[in-house]
Amino acid sequence: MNTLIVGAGALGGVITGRLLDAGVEVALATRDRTSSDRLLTSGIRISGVEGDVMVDVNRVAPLSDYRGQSFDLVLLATKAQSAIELAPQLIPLLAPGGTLLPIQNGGIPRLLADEVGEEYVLGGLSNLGATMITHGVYEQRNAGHILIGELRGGNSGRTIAVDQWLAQGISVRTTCNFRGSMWSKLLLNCSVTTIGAIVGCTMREYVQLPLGREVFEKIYSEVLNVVLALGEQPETMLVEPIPPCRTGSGDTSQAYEGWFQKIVDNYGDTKPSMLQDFERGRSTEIDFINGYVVGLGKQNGINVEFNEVIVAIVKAIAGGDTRPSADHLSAIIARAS
Ligand SMILES: NC(=O)C1=CN([C@@H]2O[C@H](COP(=O)(O)OP(=O)(O)OC[C@H]3O[C@@H](n4cnc5c(N)ncnc54)[C@H](OP(=O)(O)O)[C@@H]3O)[C@@H](O)[C@H]2O)C=CC1
Ligand SMILES: CC(C)(CO)C(=O)C(=O)O
Repeated sequence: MNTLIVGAGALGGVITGRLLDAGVEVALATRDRTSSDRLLTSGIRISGVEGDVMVDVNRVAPLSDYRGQSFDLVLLATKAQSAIELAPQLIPLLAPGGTLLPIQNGGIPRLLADEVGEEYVLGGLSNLGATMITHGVYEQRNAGHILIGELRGGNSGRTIAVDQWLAQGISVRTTCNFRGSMWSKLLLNCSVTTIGAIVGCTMREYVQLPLGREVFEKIYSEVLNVVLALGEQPETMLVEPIPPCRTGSGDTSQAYEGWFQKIVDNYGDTKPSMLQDFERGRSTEIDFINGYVVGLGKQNGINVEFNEVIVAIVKAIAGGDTRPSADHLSAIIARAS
């Protein structure tokens, strides 16, 4: 399966490195020649969960150099904004019957399918947490996997083929309810990723702070209200999307505690991708995460006040008006009440 991975950031780097290390030949596309030249010299180094890797990258070039070539699989590992811009340029790179596999957070696979046609797009998302330390040097932060499935639901030949191909080097799972998985991931991104970014640490660290857990519960619960009001059926991924005995915030029953700990154990040690964006001075994906939910909540008359505050704080940090800090936790509780 002739494969092109677009984007040599945290996830693109880890996925490419692990596939090459397993002997799976893939090509890598960077934004520009400076980045591809650097990778040609440095190769890819991965440390962390799932073992260390040091591998040469022979097929790496700026995306524009691949014009005229054709690939059976294009795995799109850029941020959401770039994915939307790039998708139309990637379709001509697909061989007949070829697949575009986006793995961004938020509702990106659906947006791309609407833009370029569902026949080209296989739904993808990442439960794998990765950090780019510097160009060519990556850390895998959890034992996560890439989840793939048809946007319309059900199974398909291409889901099976892509799964078998990628599973040679990385952990992959398939789902017949990709839409439900997308919502479950969004629940986690709105809470685990965004709150971690605002505070400037991992989830495991922020839930130990005063108000950390309360803010998590408020945000998660508001997003869940929107998801359920829309009639969506969030799917169990590593954790159940609907907490047991959903009795509201402050629940300390054993079942709830077990559910909460499972989230911390699976996602609590990953450095949030949005925090990496702040640190690199990059634009964030907030409009596709909490911002997306706020829009849907408002359209449907559902209270999303805590998420609105979260969006405002992320925009203030991104705009340089404030910095990630634990102080935002009390501001969220105070301003939303
Ligand atoms: N990192 C993580 O742990 C997780 C990330 N995700 C999601 O995965 C997606 C990717 O995240 P992540 O890997 O962290 O992001 P990064 O910002 O680390 O990587 C994105 C890469 O895409 C490259 N890129 C941007 N535009 C182009 C272009 N036109 N052509 C080629 N390459 C381009 C960037 O290059 P340049 O550096 O030149 O801008 C960068 O290397 C996001 O949607 C994120 O939310 C989901 C789960 C976990
Ligand atoms: C893995 C997780 C949930 C961690 O925040 C994530 O998706 C991200 O950082 O983008």
